[in-house]
Amino acid sequence: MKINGVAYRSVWLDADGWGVRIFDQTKLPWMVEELRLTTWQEAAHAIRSMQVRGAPLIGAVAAYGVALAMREDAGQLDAVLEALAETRPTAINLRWALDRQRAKLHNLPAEARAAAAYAEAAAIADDDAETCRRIGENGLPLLQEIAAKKGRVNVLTHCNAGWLATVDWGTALAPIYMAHDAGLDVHVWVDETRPRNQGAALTAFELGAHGVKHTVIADNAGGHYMQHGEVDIVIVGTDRVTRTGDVANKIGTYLKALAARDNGVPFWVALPHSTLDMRVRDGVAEIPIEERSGTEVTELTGRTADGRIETVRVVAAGSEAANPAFDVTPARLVTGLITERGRCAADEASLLALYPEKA
Ligand SMILES: CSC[C@H]1O[C@H](OP(=O)(O)O)[C@H](O)[C@@H]1O
Repeated sequence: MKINGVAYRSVWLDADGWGVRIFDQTKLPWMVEELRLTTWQEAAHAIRSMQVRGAPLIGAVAAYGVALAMREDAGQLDAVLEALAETRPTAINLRWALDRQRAKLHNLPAEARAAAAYAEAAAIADDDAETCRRIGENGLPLLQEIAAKKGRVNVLTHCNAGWLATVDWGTALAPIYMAHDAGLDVHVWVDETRPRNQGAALTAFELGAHGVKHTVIADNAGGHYMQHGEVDIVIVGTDRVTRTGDVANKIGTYLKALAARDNGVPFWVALPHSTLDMRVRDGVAEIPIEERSGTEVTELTGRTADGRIETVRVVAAGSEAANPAFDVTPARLVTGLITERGRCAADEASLLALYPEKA
C-alpha cells in the first residue's frame, strides 16, 4: 500500500539482493523508519520486539530470517528454525512459514539452501500479497450490501489487520480499502487496542494515508456505539483459526464479539489460508496465548508537544500488571470467515468445503 503516494510492501528484499528491509513499526506513526536486517538474529528480534507484527507478516519475516541464516551457514537450518519458531507462540503463520522453509530446504545440499530459501521467502511474500488482495475482493460485497441499503458503511475493527500486519493489502482492512477505492462512503471505528495501541498507531496511520474516514475510540467504547446503531459490521483479523472456526486474535476481540452478538451486529473475521490450524479443535483450550511483559501495560509511549518520543508510566508505582496478548472468540460468536477462496460459516464443514485439501 502507499505512504505519501509511494507504494510499499511491509517486507522486501534490499537492492543488494540479500539484505531484508522492514518498517520499524514500534516507531510508527511518529517516524517512518526502515530497518535493514542482515542476520537471522535481527529477524528474530524484529518479530519478538514487534518491530514487525501481524500474523502473515511474522511468517514472511521469519521465512526471510531463514534465508539470511542459510546465506551465513547452511548447516544451521534446524537450530534456526527452532529459534525463530520460539519468537512468538500464537500466530500459526510463523509455524506455517517455517514448515514451508523446512520442507523446501531439508533435503537440499548445503550449497543450494541459500538461493532456495530466498526463493521460498519471496514466494511466501508474493502468496500473501495476492491472498490478501483476494480477501479484499471477497469481503467487499459485505460492505457494498450495507452501502446499498443505508449509504454510509460504519465498520468497527480491532487492532491492526491492515497492510502493516501482512505483506500487502491486509486482511480485515483489505475490503475497506477496496470499498473506499470503489467510491463507497465507508467510515471505520478504530479500536485503539491497548496495551500496544496497534489500532491508534498503525490502523489509524494506514487508513489516514489511504484517505479512509476513521475515528479512533477507546477499546471500551465499541459496545456503546453498537448499542446506538453506529456500527453496521465488525471485521477483524486473526492469528489462528481452528478447524471448528474458533478465532484467536488480539486481546479484546472476544469482548467485541460478545457486544456484537448482543446488538445483532455481524462479526466477520478475515484470514488467509496460512492462518488456519486444522490440528486444533478447541481454541480456548488449545491455542497458546502469548503473555507479554507487564511494562506494556504500565508504560505508554507517545510524542510530546515539542516532538520528542517519550515513554511514561501510567500505573500506580508498585502495582503489578498482567498482559495476555490474545484471546479466543468461540466460533458461535463469529458470523462468518472471509478468505481468499470466498466467505464461509465458522465451522468445520464450511472450512473443509473451502479447503478440501486440509481435511
Ligand atoms: C492480519 S493478522 C493481524 C493480527 O495480528 C495482531 O497481533 P500482533 O500485533 O500482536 O502481532 C492482531 O492480533 C491482529 O489482528
